[in-house]
Amino acid sequence: METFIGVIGGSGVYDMDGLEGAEWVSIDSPFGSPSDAILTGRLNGVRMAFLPRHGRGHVHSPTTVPYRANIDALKRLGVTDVISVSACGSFREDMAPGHFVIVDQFVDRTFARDKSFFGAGCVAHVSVAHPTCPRLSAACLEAATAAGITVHMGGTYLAMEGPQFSTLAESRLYRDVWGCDVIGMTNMPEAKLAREAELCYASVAMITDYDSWHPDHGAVEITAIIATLTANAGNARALVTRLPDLLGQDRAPCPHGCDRALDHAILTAPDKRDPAVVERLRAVAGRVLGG
Ligand SMILES: CSC[C@H]1O[C@H](OP(=O)(O)O)[C@H](O)[C@@H]1O
Ligand SMILES: Nc1ncnc2[nH]cnc12
Repeated sequence: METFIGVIGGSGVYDMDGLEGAEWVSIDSPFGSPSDAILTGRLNGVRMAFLPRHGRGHVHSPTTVPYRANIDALKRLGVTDVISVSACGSFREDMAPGHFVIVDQFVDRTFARDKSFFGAGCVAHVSVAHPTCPRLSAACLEAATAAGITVHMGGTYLAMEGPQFSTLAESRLYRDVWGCDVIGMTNMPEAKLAREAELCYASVAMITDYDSWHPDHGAVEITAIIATLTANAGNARALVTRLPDLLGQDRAPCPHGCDRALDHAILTAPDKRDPAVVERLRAVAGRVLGG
């Protein structure tokens, strides 16, 4: 199978340069319109797609990002591996602004988003015990290290609904009681949907601030976040552009089973499935739904 890398760019990351044959393509999804058109092309011979999560010009809030349409559109294009690049607050002194963290766990506190492709008419339950792909995450670590970025391997990301930042009490709860490492507003349900769509998913957190718990840093200020983001955009670019060589053009099946997540997940009996729902799931679950 051919590797096809999809990059979802978060706040401050709205474009990707250097793609050969670059073209913005609009993809229709039965789950609605994606955040924007998707930039496609090749980097060192490897197929790449770039989708700005909030849309060019930052038009979507964390709540209104069309997560299902975005993942469905990437799957429709043929993407095999998704890398999320996100701005995050830090709960750890040693994960300082400017550092990158390769996230490997999530606590999902979001509540106002569609969280599954499945539901009435076709019910499925996938495991997200290990929500990120170790193979893809290892490639991100190698790329970050080669680019000279200070990077931490592993970390738990608290996904909050937003758009307001946390209160001090919430920040302390997430840090001191729940033991989370970073905080953001967008990686859930994105990671869950990527798993349902049998896509490998890795999350690269760019630390922009210490949230509100840090006695020496006070409240989160969006201006400071933007300044840190701008200063680190080059690092994000350097990381992403190293991935094609690390992953290669020929893709072996995921050793962790991300690309087979639906093998035993669908519970609805074939004769009880709603044909309209099944049709909507054609890209996400066509491999197991057949037809
Ligand atoms: C710019 S601060 C808040 C905003 O930034 C992050 O977005 P993303 O994960 O897409 O980089 C965070 O989750 C909030 O949505
Ligand atoms: N402190 C923070 N909380 C939530 N999302 C963020 N994105 C960047 N910094 C953040």
